[in-house]
Amino acid sequence: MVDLIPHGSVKDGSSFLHVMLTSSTLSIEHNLWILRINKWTFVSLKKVAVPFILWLEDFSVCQFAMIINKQRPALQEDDDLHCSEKKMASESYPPPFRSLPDSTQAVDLDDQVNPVHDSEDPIPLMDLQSLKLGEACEFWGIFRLVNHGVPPTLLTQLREHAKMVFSLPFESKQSLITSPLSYFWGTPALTPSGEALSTKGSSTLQNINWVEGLNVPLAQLSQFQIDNRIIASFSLVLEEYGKHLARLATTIFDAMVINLGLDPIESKSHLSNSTGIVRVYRYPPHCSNSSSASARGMDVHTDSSVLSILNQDEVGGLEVLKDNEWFSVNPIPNTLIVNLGDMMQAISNDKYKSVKHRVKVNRSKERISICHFVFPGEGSVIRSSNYKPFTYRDFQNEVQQDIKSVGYKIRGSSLCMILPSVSSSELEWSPSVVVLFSSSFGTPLRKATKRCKTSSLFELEFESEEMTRSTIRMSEFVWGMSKLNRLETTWQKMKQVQEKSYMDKLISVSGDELPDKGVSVLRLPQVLSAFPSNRDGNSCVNSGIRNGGIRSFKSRSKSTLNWLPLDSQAVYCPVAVDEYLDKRSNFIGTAVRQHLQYLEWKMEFAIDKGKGRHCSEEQPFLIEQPRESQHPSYCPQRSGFSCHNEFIYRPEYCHEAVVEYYNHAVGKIKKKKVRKMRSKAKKHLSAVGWVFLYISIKTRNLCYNSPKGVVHLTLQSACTSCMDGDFAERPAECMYIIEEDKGQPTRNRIWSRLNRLNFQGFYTVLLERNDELITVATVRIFGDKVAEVPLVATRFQYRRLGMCRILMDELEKLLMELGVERLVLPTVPSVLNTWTTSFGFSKMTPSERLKFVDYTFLDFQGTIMCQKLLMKNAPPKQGH
Ligand SMILES: O=C(O)CCC(=O)C(=O)O
Ligand SMILES: [Fe+2]
Repeated sequence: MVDLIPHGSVKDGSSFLHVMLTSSTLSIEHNLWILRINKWTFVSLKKVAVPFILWLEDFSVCQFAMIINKQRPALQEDDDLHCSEKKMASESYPPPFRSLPDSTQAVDLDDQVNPVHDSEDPIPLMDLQSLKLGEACEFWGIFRLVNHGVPPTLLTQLREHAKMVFSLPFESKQSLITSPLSYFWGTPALTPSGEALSTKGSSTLQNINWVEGLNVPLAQLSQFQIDNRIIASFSLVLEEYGKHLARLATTIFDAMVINLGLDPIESKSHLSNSTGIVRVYRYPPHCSNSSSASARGMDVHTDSSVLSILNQDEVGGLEVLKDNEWFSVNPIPNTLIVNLGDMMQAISNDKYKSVKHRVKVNRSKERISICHFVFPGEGSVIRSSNYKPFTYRDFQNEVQQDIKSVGYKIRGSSLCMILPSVSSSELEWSPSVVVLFSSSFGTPLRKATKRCKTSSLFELEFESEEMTRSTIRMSEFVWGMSKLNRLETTWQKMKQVQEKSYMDKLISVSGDELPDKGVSVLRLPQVLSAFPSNRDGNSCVNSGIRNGGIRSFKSRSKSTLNWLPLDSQAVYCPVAVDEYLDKRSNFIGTAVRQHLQYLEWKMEFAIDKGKGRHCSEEQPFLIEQPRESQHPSYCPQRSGFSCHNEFIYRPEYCHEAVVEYYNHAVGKIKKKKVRKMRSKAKKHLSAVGWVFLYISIKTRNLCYNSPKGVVHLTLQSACTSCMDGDFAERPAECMYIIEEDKGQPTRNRIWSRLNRLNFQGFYTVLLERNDELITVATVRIFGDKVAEVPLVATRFQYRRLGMCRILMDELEKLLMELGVERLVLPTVPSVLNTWTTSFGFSKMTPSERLKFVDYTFLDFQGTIMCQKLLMKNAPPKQGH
C-alpha cells in the first residue's frame, strides 16, 4: 500500500521543515527515528536536528527529517525501537559477535577472581599546560589529560562518525574499507599493512578479542581518494583529529625528554608524528558465560608505541595494572587518556613504565574508543644502557614474529629488547636455581644456566647453533613463561621435555609479571623466594599523584590591604573572557578567573574588602593573550594574518544564533539581545570551522576566516556568508533551521533567504506492510512540469528486496495520473548505475539542468541529477 501524506495537512499550527543534512555525525540507527517521524510519531526537533545521513547502497544518499512539534513516542514504542536498533546493530557485527545473550543472566566470573578497583578514579590527572610527569610515568605509565585543547565537539563527532561507520553491514565494512584504511575484528594484532592475523581460519572463538576496528595510518589519509561518502567524511574528521593529537604527542614527549634529562636533539627522532596511527574500535556487548568466559574486548598487553592517546566514550571498560592490582580507567567527558608504550620505556631506560592494560566488554552496551599511537621515526636508533641499540623496525619485526607464532605480541621476546648492552663479563654470575624451557624466544631455549647476583639477568643456553648463549632479563623470562602457558601444545611439549629431564623445575612468579592471571602456572614459592624482591627493577610505593596545572602565586601587593593568592582551577576558556567583555560587567565569573589562571595571571584577593584583582606580568588588565602554542593545528595557512593573532572560541553548535544574528543585521531583532547573540554566533562559527584572528590585539577587533579561507571583517558578513554560502563552503551540518519553542507551536519560520532552502511542498510517500514501514521517499511536485524525489530510504532489513522499486513504481504511476511530465532525483556516483539501468533514469546534461534553473531542486554536493520522463507512458488523463 502506498500512502501519500501531504505535509500541509498538519493543521495544528505546528511548523514543519524538511531538513537536508549532508553531514554524517549520527549513526545509522537514527534511520529509525526518521521512519518513526514519518509514521507520525513525531519527535521534537532537538532529537533530530543533529545532522544525520542515511547511506543506502541500493539507491542514493538520502538525508531527511521532518520536524513537527509533537509528543515523544510512547515508551512501549521506545522499547520496540531499542530492540530493532539492537537487531540492526547485531547485523553490522562480525558473525561470531551476533548472538547477544540476555544480559541479566550474565555473571562475570572474571570479576570474582580478579577484582577491579573502580569506585574512584585513581588515574593521575595531568594538565597539558603544566605537565608534572614524574610519578605518573614512573609508577603508573598512564595518566588522564585535561586542558588538551581538542574541541569537545571534535571528540564526540569522531565517536559518532565511528559509530556510523561501524553500523554499516559487516560485509560492506569488509568491502568498503580499503587502503589506506583497513578493517579488522577479533584481534587488535595486525600486520604492518594493517591486516588482522589471528581470526582468519580460526575455528575456535575461545581466544578471540571481542572487538572490531579500523586501522588508519594518518599520514596516508590525504593521499588517497576515498569513494564511500561515509568513510570519506570520517577520514576528514580523522585528519583534523590527527593534527590535534600530533600536537599533544609532541608536547607530552618533549616534556618527558626534559623530565628524563635526555638530550632534546638526540631524542627528536624518537617520536615522529608521521608514524601516527589511529585505531578506531567498537566493542560489541558481550556477556561472559561458561563457554566464553575468556572473551575480552582486548587482552592484557602493553602498547608498542612511544605514546598512545585514547578518546573513549561513556561506556568504560579499560583497565590498567598497577602494583598487581587492576584499576578501571573511568570515562570522564572531554578528557583523554595517555599511556606510555614499550618504546617510551626503552627510551627512558626503564625509568618510565609501559603500562599493562586490557579492555573488558560491557554486558549490554557497545563501546567506542579511538586510540592514537605514535612511534619513533624510521631508522631512529634507541640507545640506553639496559638495551642493545635497536630501531622500532627491529622491534616490530620481533613482534610480528610473535604474532605469527602465537597470535599476539610478547614484548619480552623481542630479542633486540632483551639483550642487554652490558657485557656478561662485567656481571657477577652465580649458578641459576632454575632451568626452563621455552620455544618462545624464536629459538629453543635449553636452560638458564646462571643468574646474575647483581641484577635480574639470567644467562641462557639455547639449542640453536647460531645462538647458543644469551642473557635475559627477569621480566622477559617471565613473559616467555607466560607465552608458554598460553600455548596448549607447548604445554604438552613441555611436559614431554620435562619427562626427558630437559628441565629441572618450572618456576612461576607473582601474577603481576604475567600478562593474564588466568593462565595456569606451576607455582614454586620456594624458588621464587630465592629471587631478589626488585626483580624487575619496578618495585615502588603507591603514589598518590597530585593534580597538575594549578599554579599558586605569592602576593606581590604593595598596598596596605592583605592580598592573598587566589588558588582557582586553571581551565582554558577564552570565551569566558569574551563573554565578560561583551557583557561589560564588573563581575568576573569563575570561568574568567579559571581562564586567567590558565594564562598564568596573578590572582589575588583581599579578605577585608572582599575584593579581587587580577593582573598578568606583561598585559594590562584582562586583555586576552592569544597563545600560539595551544592550538597549532588551528593555525590556518589560509589567511594573510599570522597565527599568533588567533583567537580561539570554544566551539558550540547553535545554528539558530547565526540566523538570529543575521536577522539582527537586517534589522529584525532588538538591540539589547544582540550582545548575547554575537557571542553565540561566534561560537557556532567556531564549531563549523571558522577561525578568528585579531586584526589588532589592542582594539580587540577580529576578522573572521571561513573554512575555505575567505576573510570577513564583520560578524554580520561572516554570518551571512555562513548561511548563504555554497554547500561546498559551508560545513554540511550548517542548516539554518529553528527549533520550535518549547511546547508552543510557533510561526512557521523559514530561515533562509535562499530559494533552494525552501522546504515547503514536500510529501512523504510510505511503503508499509502490516503497519510496518518499509521504504519512504520524499517528493515535491512542481506543477505538471516536473517532480523531484530527493530522498529515498529503505529500512535495513528490507534492502535488496525490490522494495524501493515497488514504491517508485507506485509513485511514478501516481505522478503520471497527476500529469507530471518528468521526475528528477540526485544520486551519488556509486549508485548512478542502479538508477540508470534498473530504474530507467538518465543523467541530466548541463543544458537539461539549465532548463530547470528556476526550480529549486534539492541537490547535494557530490550528487548527480538524474531524470526520467514519465508522460511518454502516461495513461490517458482522467477528469478531476
Ligand atoms: O580501547 C581501549 O580502550 C584501549 C585500546 C588499546 O589498548 C589499544 O589499542 O592498544
Ligand atoms: Fe593498548
